[in-house]
Amino acid sequence: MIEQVAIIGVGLIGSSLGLALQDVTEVKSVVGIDNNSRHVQEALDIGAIDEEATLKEGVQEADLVVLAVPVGIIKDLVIKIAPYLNSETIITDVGSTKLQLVKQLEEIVEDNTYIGGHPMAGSEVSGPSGADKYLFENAIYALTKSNKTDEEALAKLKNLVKQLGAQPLIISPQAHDQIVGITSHLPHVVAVSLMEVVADYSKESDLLTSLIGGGFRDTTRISAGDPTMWKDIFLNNRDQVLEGIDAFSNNLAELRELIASKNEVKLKDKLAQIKEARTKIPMKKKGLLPSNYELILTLKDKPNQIGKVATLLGVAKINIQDIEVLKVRDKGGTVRLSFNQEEEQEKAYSLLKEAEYKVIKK
Ligand SMILES: NC(=O)c1ccc[n+]([C@@H]2O[C@H](COP(=O)([O-])OP(=O)(O)OC[C@H]3O[C@@H](n4cnc5c(N)ncnc54)[C@H](O)[C@@H]3O)[C@@H](O)[C@H]2O)c1
Ligand SMILES: O=C(O)C(=O)C[C@]1(C(=O)O)C=C[C@@H](O)C=C1
Repeated sequence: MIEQVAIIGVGLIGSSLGLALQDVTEVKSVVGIDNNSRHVQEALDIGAIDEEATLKEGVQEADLVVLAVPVGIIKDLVIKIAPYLNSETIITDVGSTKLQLVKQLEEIVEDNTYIGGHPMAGSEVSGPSGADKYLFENAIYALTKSNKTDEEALAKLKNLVKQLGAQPLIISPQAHDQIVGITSHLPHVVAVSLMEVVADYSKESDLLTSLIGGGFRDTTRISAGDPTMWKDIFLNNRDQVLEGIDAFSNNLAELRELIASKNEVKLKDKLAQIKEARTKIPMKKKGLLPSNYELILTLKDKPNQIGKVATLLGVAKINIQDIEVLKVRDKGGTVRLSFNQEEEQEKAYSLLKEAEYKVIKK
């Protein structure tokens, strides 16, 4: 049984985990350790942890120790806590890369069980202020398996992950890093690079920011992520990230060539192929893509417009899973509504159309 949990690093992921653990019946207490006292206080205030602890106290009593700090400092912290661990304690982390960590940590904590973890859910916000109790709901949660993995500990952790509402995915550290190198780390590289190009152009023209639209927002949101966290991820999964950048650069060069040579047929073919590939990616799993069933709604610039929509759908017992105001223009607003189920999306669409809202399905 996992009754006592110690979370080292009560930032976005650590505090989200702490909040979610409050609803897991077998867990009786969650203590938090962080070198940022403001974060500790915030985590206490939002109820993500029951109490603060020192590294020594926290891990001595714990059945499970979760490291939720940037990847680059996990190893040193595990070296620090190793002398205090009791032999039954399971150690895990939530770091975004796995291969190097699993190799290093399995050696450091020989007498204990280390299982690498990575919830495929997060955001560009850091610290406990961005914590979300439901962050892991339906998210894929990778747990690593190597030839040293203790099956009993893995089963315990898998069970806990399920109780968080997430979907455990048992995977080798190698396969994990190869995949997220392409699905998570490369998109971040691209977003950063794109953002830099736009930022450079915006120095030359004030008008640039007036003409910025949804495409920019969709493709660059993640570039606002924490620099330390992403520096560590890129360096820890260096080979995969470099491979991704090379593939991306080649692809970009091909696209450039089709545009430069005005090759209408091939350009359109390529765009059609990519459109099809994008449509085929399953959107339902949070871990794969965070959008579920969505409607994009344009509202007038008047008070209580969102309230009216929420009431209309609420009366019809349609649960809005998420609302996001897309900052596309100053006056009026475009709002993205997400639903968990297709039927809810359909029903909401019909109701909003009937009420003469400007609405499109995504
Ligand atoms: N943000 C995401 O989208 C996301 C998603 C999945 C996994 N991850 C991984 O989760 C981990 C944490 O990311 P986050 O987004 O929660 O970052 P965060 O910056 O919000 O939180 C990190 C916390 O660790 C604390 N910390 C730093 N050094 C410390 C030390 N030496 N001792 C104790 N505490 C220390 C910080 O004060 C902070 O509270 C990273 O390894 C990241 O790769 C992040
Ligand atoms: O949605 C986001 O903000 C994220 O970038 C989260 C995201 C990702 O999906 O790539 C980023 C890194 C983490 O390791 C896991 C999740």
